[in-house]
Amino acid sequence: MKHLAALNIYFVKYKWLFSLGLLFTAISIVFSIFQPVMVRQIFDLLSQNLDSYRMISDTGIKGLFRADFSRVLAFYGITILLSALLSGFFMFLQRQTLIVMSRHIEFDLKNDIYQHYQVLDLNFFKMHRTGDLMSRITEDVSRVRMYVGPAIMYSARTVIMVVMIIYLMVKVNLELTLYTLSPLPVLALTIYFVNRVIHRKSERIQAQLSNLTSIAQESYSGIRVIKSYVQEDASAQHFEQASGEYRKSSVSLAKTDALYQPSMSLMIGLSVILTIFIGGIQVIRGNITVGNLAEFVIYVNMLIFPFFSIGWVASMIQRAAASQQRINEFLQTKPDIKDRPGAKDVTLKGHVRFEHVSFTYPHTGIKAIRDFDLDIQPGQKIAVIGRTGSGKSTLAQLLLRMYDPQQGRVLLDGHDIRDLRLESLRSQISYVPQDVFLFSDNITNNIRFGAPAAGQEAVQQAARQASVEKDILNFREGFDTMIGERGVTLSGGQKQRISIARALIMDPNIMVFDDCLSAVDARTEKEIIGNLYAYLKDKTAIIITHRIFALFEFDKVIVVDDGRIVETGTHEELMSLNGYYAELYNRQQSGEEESVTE
Ligand SMILES: Nc1ncnc2c1ncn2[C@@H]1O[C@H](COP(=O)(O)OP(=O)(O)OP(=O)(O)O)[C@@H](O)[C@H]1O
Repeated sequence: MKHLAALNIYFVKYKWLFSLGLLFTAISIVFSIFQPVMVRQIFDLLSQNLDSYRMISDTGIKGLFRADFSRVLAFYGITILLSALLSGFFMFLQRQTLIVMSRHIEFDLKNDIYQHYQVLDLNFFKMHRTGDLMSRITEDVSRVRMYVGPAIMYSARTVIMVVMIIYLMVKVNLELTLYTLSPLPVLALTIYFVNRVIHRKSERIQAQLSNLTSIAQESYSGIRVIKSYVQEDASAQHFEQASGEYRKSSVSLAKTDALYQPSMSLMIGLSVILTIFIGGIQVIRGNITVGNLAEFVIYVNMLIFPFFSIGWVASMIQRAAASQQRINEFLQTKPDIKDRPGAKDVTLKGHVRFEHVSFTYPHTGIKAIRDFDLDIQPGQKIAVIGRTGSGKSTLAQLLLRMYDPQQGRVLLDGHDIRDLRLESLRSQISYVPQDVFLFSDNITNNIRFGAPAAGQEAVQQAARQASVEKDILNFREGFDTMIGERGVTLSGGQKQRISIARALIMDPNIMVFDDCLSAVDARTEKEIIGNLYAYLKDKTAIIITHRIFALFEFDKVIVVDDGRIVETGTHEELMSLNGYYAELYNRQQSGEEESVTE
């Protein structure tokens, strides 16, 4: 329960809706309680006057009596109708305030979690599965919403109604009240336990359903592989097996569900029988009137739902507390990478320095960078070459301060990057990642992602420089073409070039290209390199690559192995060293000539 205390700030924020909701709930209950009181009065009036009516022999007086009586009955009838209408109206207002409040809180909570996700560092995302992140912002928030909305609403109704009705009942007869109420706690407990079982089973069904969905989804997207390996039958069998488990759980849930209604009816019936039986005895003894008995039967019926909701609300609150605990766990996670107090905004010229940097990935313990020392002067173009897994991409991650090194410093224009504001640092470095990510949006918006204010002309120019403009113009809708599941499917090379265009449009002084031409053919690669050469003129550029671009005159080529610099120099110097670089170059020259850009 203590986890739910985190939601109190939202109750304070929506205190007006909350207080009004409670007020409307109370008013609605007062009007609904009015009805059994009216019924009691009618019954009492009837039973008190029926004998006198029977004794009157004069038909004229009898007629007058009847007319009078009809008027009184009509008055009561209209009063009951009016109070039912008013009770309903205030119940409507109660939902308009409390349930509306819960939707506002759901909205705020989702946004707060989403915003918190944005400030958390990469390490956090590596340590949690995407599905987990998604379920906390969707399913967990929905369960919490059930607490701040329906659970609060039904609890308020239950408390107010039970207090008012029990007060009225005790006023009439304590003994009858105790007998009448005795089955209700059993009802609440039964509902609570049945609900827990239902919840457990529903959870299992939910998990099986999502498993079923992923199997179906995977086989649709992998249909080409399934067909080419003639695995249709095996795939169908796999689905049938998962589907069978889902059916088994669903049938089991239906059986438990079937218990629900009868157990409720049993308890209701028991309470009514007890009321009539014990109440009848009390009427005979003259302790209560017939009207009281009628009133009691209505009270019992009115109390059934509140007692029923105790069990239901209790399990709802339990689930919400567990969900809020999971949400709090995330909300209380503080990013390791954040602005230091006094972090500065500095306009960077592009002097990059790795000063004896060593870095180990915190969650895996992999030592990716070892005593790495490199100085890149503003405007220099550096190639970083090395085997796969040698630590090249990690250097880019450190430069962008996705991680902080355990030893050494990364300096930009002489400032330790930990002293710069993160936003200022990252907005002055354009980074083209190895694994391209494009949003489900049109091409224009994907390109101007890093520079939202850029005009169409700038978007087209960036696309031209990344040699993808022609491809885009060939699409029917040109730059407005949608990308993603419902849009056009781009080739790997086209995606890479759009990702390059996105980096170029930012136009900062420092650029990092992380093996971003791997899916581009040699001719296009040559064209892009040519464009980049002019574009990068005064910029500092770090180009991480597997392949040697002999056409590009790098100021320095760094060969990295196992997180260390093993060779460094210009193309000529490295060739004369006759080491890894020369070997790679010769191999590309002979065997894979098409991949060497010259
Ligand atoms: N996010 C990460 N978490 C944990 N370990 C990582 C992470 N990223 C990379 N590594 C590990 O760090 C080492 C260096 O990886 P890195 O991606 O920097 O190499 P790379 O030279 O860029 O490789 P490639 O050319 O294949 O992209 C590898 O052993 C890799 O498994």
